Amino acid sequence: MTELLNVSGLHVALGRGRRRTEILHGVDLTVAPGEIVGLIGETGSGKTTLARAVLGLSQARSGTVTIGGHEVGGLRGRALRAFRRGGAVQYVFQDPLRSLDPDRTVFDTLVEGLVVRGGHSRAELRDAAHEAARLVSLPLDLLPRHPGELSGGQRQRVAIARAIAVGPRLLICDEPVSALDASTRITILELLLRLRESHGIGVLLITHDLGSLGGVADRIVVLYQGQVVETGTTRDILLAPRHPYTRLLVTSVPSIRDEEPPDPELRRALRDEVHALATHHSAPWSLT
Ligand SMILES: Nc1ncnc2c1ncn2[C@@H]1O[C@H](COP(=O)(O)OP(=O)(O)OP(=O)(O)O)[C@@H](O)[C@H]1O
Repeated sequence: MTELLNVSGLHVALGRGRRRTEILHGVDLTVAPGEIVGLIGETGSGKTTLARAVLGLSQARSGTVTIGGHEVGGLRGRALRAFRRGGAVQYVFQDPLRSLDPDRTVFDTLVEGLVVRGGHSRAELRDAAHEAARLVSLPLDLLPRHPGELSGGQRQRVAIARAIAVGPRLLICDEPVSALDASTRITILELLLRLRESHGIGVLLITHDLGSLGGVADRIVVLYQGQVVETGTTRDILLAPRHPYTRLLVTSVPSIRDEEPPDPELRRALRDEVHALATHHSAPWSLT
């Protein structure tokens, strides 16, 4: 299948002067059209840095990022602005309260991408807002409200609908459900599944909660200290993890069927193994 997103050998360094540190060490990752890829990694592993590089916001030291075959890593100035205005990649944040303008109604939020592009009549904007709301099962009577008057789940629906309204090919969702309660989480994840079916959108689903990827992601990419240490189908990663870090993650996923809590001895042994591998960083220790 032709890749939608192709990240190849990506090295990214952040910080200035002597504090400049390499955060991503040769990351490879692909997302095909209509595919949901989970990107999992602990805090500070480089997930957001990777997402920013895909959006053209972090410059690569080396390596490439292509979307639909077009290189985005080297875009600057006007070309970068045109790429971002084009809307091929949209970003959905963990906390929609911070990403949604509190003074903007839901209606205005849903059509803001179209307004920026210009050339749409009032009737076209109304139809687009209704279509976007319908797509995410948002009642139309919420359109005149402001984000502060919505529930967390409704706000996340607005954020996703706003992203979809500009016709993206790739949606990057950064911890989209971690601030939500369990049942709302499920409805938002089901929404992503529906959107990839109906629109063929590729989704990069960033999380540090492996449990939320089961039943949603087609594949999982495991990031540890800026390196991809394992990639596989969701089933393989959950049922037969190979890398010690992935095995540690899997033993941390609570299951309602578990009668016994995770074995502390096993977790300690895996943690020791991960630390031993990490301290020999130059050794080829990834299992991709
Ligand atoms: N502007 C910056 N300058 C220097 N270092 C940075 C900068 N931004 C992030 N970092 C460092 O890069 C590393 C990766 O950060 P990043 O935000 O990508 O991690 P993450 O996996 O998204 O973490 P989290 O799950 O907590 O959001 C961290 O060690 C962080 O301190």
